[in-house]
Amino acid sequence: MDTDLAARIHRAAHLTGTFRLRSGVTTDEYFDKYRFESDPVLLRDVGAAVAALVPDGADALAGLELGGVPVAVVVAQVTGLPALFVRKRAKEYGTCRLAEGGEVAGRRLVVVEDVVTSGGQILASTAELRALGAVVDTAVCVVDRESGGRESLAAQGIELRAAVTATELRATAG
Ligand SMILES: O=P(O)(O)OC[C@H]1O[C@H](OP(=O)(O)OP(=O)(O)O)[C@H](O)[C@@H]1O
Ligand SMILES: O=C(O)c1cc(=O)[nH]c(=O)[nH]1
Repeated sequence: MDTDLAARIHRAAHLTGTFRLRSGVTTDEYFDKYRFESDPVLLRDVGAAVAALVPDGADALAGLELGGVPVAVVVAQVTGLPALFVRKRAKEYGTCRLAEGGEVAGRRLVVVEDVVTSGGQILASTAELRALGAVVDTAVCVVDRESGGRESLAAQGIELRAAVTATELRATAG
């Protein structure tokens, strides 16, 4: 873990207040990924840290709408792997695709996510990608909130690799 990068992420993105999370849980702490994704220098460094987690043998990245997409784009730039952009729901017109940018069937995809809490979004998207014929066994993310996501993903055969944990981010605040 890069302590300086963790401090920069914490400074940019750590919010306090009352927040309802995707999982339905209410918390007093939030990591606003858009705050580190909208800073071009920080996003590049975050992307480089996530790129270092991508396993050998991947055919493509699968960035999850919305916050996973900017990270996936930078990881694609660093690794040279193509990126797919995975919607929460397939479009209902035009190409009607769930995953934009390329084929899914028969490819080994690495899921790219911003923040992981329960792992619910990765589980849902992975199930859809697998149903379309993808092989998915690894997900990479910027922040692991250490709220059961790693365990839930492991139970479905997905290894979670995170650039930083919430504990590491909090530690930078002193
Ligand atoms: O691990 P989980 O419990 O699933 O929670 C984490 C998910 O929730 C947030 O997404 P959000 O729904 O806010 O979507 P966005 O990226 O479209 O803003 C976050 O970006 C992850 O996708
Ligand atoms: O679980 C979530 O919904 C969530 C947590 C968090 O810290 N940041 C975020 O963007 N989403």
